[in-house]
Amino acid sequence: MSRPRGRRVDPARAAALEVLRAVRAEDGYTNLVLPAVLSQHGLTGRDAAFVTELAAGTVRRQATYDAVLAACIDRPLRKVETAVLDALRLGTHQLLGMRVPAHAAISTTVDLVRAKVSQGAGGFANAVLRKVSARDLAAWIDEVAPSSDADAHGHLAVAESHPRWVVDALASAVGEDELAALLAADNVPPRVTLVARPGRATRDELPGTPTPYSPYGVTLEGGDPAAVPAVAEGRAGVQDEGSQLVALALAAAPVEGRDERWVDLCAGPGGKASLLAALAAERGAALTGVELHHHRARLVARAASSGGGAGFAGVVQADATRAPYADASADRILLDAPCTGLGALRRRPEARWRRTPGDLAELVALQRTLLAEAGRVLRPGGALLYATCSPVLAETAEVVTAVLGDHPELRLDDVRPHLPAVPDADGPLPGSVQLWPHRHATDAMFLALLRRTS
Ligand SMILES: C[S@@+](CC[C@H](N)C(=O)[O-])C[C@H]1O[C@@H](n2cnc3c(N)ncnc32)[C@H](O)[C@@H]1O
Repeated sequence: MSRPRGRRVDPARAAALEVLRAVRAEDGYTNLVLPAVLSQHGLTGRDAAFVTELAAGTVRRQATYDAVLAACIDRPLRKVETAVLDALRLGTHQLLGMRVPAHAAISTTVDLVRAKVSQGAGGFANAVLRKVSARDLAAWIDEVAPSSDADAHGHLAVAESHPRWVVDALASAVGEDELAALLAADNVPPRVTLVARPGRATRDELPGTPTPYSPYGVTLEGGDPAAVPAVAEGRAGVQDEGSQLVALALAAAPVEGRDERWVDLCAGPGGKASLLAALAAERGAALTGVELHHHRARLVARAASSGGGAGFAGVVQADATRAPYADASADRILLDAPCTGLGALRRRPEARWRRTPGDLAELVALQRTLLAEAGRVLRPGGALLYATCSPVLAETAEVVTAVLGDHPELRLDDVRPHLPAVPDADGPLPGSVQLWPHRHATDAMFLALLRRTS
């Protein structure tokens, strides 16, 4: 295929290529880089939606596409110039994952490579993408993935584009029968869910469909959530239904006696703290948000002030492994611990490629220290909710079991009665809850309720 020099590059593809570069080379987050690049290129509406699918879908499906590209290129992918490889991944996503006609997917990628890299690289891209276009996605997966019979997890790692260690870890949590459904759900970007903060907004004033489990949520069909007046005024916010349920479960758990001092020990950026504070305000209690990192503590403070401050006692920048509270001083505690986030892969396209088994080991040590410290601050008769947006057993059941083993004054309680509307959510420990994207259309939040006996 020969192309005239200087042919116009499609702005949507150029924008998507910029997003891939920033995510790869600058450790950017797809969801943060995208709005900036879209606005630089003046792309809105359908064009913006196309770039979003192009970039986020390519990042998400990278393992599948790299396996296909490796079969079409006669040298290792690491020897392909990175800008060319990014463009080839974009072209492959258009060919195998979007309904872009082959001639358009190939010619626009070739133009992009010629404009951004070199004429010669354009010829290479053309030859590779012609090979990619010879099969559809299912046929390519048959060709390049290990067979399911010989290596079930290896097959899913390629077919559903997850790192092998993540497939193994998720399999231990969800079981083999539902593993493929879970991994497939991770590849579907979720609809935006809003929360109407109680006492400040009602969900009747929000657009969208009521969520099935949280009485405060709605799911939007599309559109910009920031354009919803209650969101712009801080009376409502964007929040996954699973996160809403975490806050609601803690608020619903009965406590004996005083119920005034609520603490969120890992509060940034403040989503659950905002919902908890609204619930606290309704019953004369107040929540303090604790957060280690300055910029995240500021986000919590901003969330508190945009809601008028009701229900917030304050925001403290501190290390919750040495929480600035006396023993047995808090009535309700949320410990929404830093975790791998492997339960929220739907909304973070690059997260699965960034996490390592080494991160998991570090996080587990931190989670255990934080939970033991939360147990120290909890008063007998109060309620402590441990939550993660990861279903990985090392971060959920194993952390709770280890801390209970070291602290006989703590015991596990049943959190399920406080989430009565949620079916099929039994967690890995008696009385714990595990939500799932493929079952509940939420992030895979884990919840365990702890009590202190003395
Ligand atoms: C899972 S996020 C919390 C999300 C938050 N609950 C929400 O709904 O918006 C965990 C938070 O813990 C913070 N964190 C990490 N280590 C901490 C520590 N030692 N003390 C306090 N906060 C910490 C992280 O910066 C992060 O903001």
